[in-house]
Amino acid sequence: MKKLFNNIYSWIDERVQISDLVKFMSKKYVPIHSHSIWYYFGGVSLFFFIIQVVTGILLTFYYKGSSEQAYESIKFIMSKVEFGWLIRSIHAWSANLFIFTIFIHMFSVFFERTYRKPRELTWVTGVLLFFLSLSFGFSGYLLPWNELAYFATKVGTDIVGVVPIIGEPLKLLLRGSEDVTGATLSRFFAFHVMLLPLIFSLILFIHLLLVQIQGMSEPVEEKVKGNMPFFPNFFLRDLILWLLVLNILAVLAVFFPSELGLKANPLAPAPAGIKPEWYFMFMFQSLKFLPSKILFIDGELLGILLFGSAGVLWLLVPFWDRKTARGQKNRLINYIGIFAIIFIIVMTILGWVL
Ligand code: HEM
Ligand code: HEM
Repeated sequence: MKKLFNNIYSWIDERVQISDLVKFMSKKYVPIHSHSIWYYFGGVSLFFFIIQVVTGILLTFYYKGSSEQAYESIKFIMSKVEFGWLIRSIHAWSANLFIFTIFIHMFSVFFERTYRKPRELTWVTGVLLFFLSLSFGFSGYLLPWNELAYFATKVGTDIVGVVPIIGEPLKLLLRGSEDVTGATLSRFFAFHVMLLPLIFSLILFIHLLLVQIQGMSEPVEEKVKGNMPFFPNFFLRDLILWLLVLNILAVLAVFFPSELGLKANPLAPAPAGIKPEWYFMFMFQSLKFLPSKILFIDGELLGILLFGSAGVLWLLVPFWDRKTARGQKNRLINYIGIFAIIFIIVMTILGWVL
């Protein structure tokens, strides 16, 4: 058996030199220090994305992206397709865990100031991946074509329409018609399974390539105790963690399976208590708190402009944090990070309890 394996390995190696890749990976080192734990979260995000691709493709075998058939096709997946309910439940739970781990990965690299030279582009591609992940969540949410999804999409796309000049055309582009209709579902389906995976994979490739070329960053304020080879030591630790999160995912998916609810009925009045996914809640709740007019400007519009500007500033952190770039301590970064986390948590909780 071992001989056969060695022969296959040599056959492939003579043609594509995989031993060079193994040599390259074994020359890579991961710094050891008291914050090393944060190096694992990018890998966990990657793992959840792989699960999304695999379960997503399996769902497309039976899912039908039209308003007449979408709800029924999911009912079929859940009741007739062998393990269909499980695949759907894993896809929905893994989507939540994926976004949750990206939040952790993003804030940890922010507090560690990993975005400083030469990793500015790693940060920028990361923030783009974050926005794309939210778009994955938003577009996926409509696909079951149930009551909750329908009205949440209506409210979400209405918010886009508030922005002057570009708002209305953008809303029309997303919806494919004046209202949320079957045309919106077809579009969201195309975004979710074609456009977003394509753009996301391209940017993820650049993100991971940059991490490979530049290696892992060392902390600013702490001495590194030593190094661990990436392959196999760090890689095997990554695998153990993946196994652990796979177990968490399995328990959640089996014991709290996804529900389907009632089929969307565009003519029915919006049911009470329409709520977006938890990762949009902090923005949704903040907009609800704003008065309808602040001085001469519409309150909701002001909120959207503030969130939009915060998003642009977040994307450009490496370019305005000049102090860190010069190698000085910048406490403002800690304050901004802590404020953002508290704001997100408090607004999310208020969104659920109010
Ligand atoms: C799906 C999304 C993402 C995936 C799959 C991903 C994957 C990874 C992986 C595997 C690493 C190397 C290990 C680690 O440091 O954790 C990494 C590093 C990094 N990521 Fe991400 N990432 C994602 C999103 C983000 C986001 C949202 C940001 C920031 C806004 C970001 C910024 C960075 C930075 C700056 C590094 C370098 C860390 C260092 O050298 O210490 N990534 N990413
Ligand atoms: C290539 C990748 C992907 C494919 C082919 C895919 C495919 C699908 C399909 C066919 C559905 C409809 C079935 C259903 O609603 O249960 C769906 C739903 C969904 N997808 Fe994806 N997906 C992919 C990636 C992602 C990613 C990265 C996310 C991350 C946020 C995501 C989040 C969702 C959500 C939240 C739903 C609704 C789940 C529910 O029914 O409650 N998907 N996806």
